Amino acid sequence: MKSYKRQFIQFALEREVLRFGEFTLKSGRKSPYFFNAGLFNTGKDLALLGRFYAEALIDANLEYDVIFGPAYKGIPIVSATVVALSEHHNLEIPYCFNRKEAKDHGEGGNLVGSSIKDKRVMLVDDVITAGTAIRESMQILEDNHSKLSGVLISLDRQEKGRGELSAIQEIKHAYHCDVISIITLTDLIHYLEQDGKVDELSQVKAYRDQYGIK
Ligand SMILES: O=P(O)(O)OC[C@H]1O[C@H](OP(=O)(O)OP(=O)(O)O)[C@H](O)[C@@H]1O
Ligand SMILES: O=C(O)c1cc(=O)[nH]c(=O)[nH]1
Repeated sequence: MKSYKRQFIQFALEREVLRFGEFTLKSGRKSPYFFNAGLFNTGKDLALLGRFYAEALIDANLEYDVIFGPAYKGIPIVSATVVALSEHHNLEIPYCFNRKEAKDHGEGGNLVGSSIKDKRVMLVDDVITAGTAIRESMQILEDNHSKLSGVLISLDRQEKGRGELSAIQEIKHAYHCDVISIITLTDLIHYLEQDGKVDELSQVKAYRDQYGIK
């Protein structure tokens, strides 16, 4: 496993963003682990998170005009990412996020920040499980005639979406774009193996047997 992946897992465990237990997912699945990006909740955490995202974007070398972070957890992620791109990579990238409920006064609408109309859009979020959230975002992009350049997330849970493919594989096929992640479930399993975390490992593996992609 590459060292930045191990660093990211340690960072997430220290901040209790990554936890083991019993969690109900948006999809209704009961998972023995959960990634709650909302617990990257200090300036220092966000600055570091932004650097991980910015570096992953630079490595991926994709072309895009604007970065979009879906509400809610995508909002601090996109903010931290563009700050890190500016401060550490000298890149000034516009960003945008949505409101979950449209605003009917003032500037109105459901998008905040830069326009995504007719633009190539890079989407950032925390996790993709069954792909519901990302499909909601795709509707926003389609309404704005935007083209999805790629998706960057913290954790690819490598779970089946609506069929046998993972939600990420479905997105790649449907939108012809790259989906990249800082870590995957496979990385997490390697980490647990290397650190001898036997109980967590057996539960995570059992969950993978039930919902993981083959
Ligand atoms: O792939 P999915 O099955 O959709 O699950 C993953 C999504 O679920 C969570 O968001 P949620 O919609 O709970 O919103 P939040 O960002 O407001 O917490 C998470 O932040 C992902 O966006
Ligand atoms: O599938 C989800 O709802 C989900 C999984 C996860 O690990 N983290 C999260 O915020 N949501």
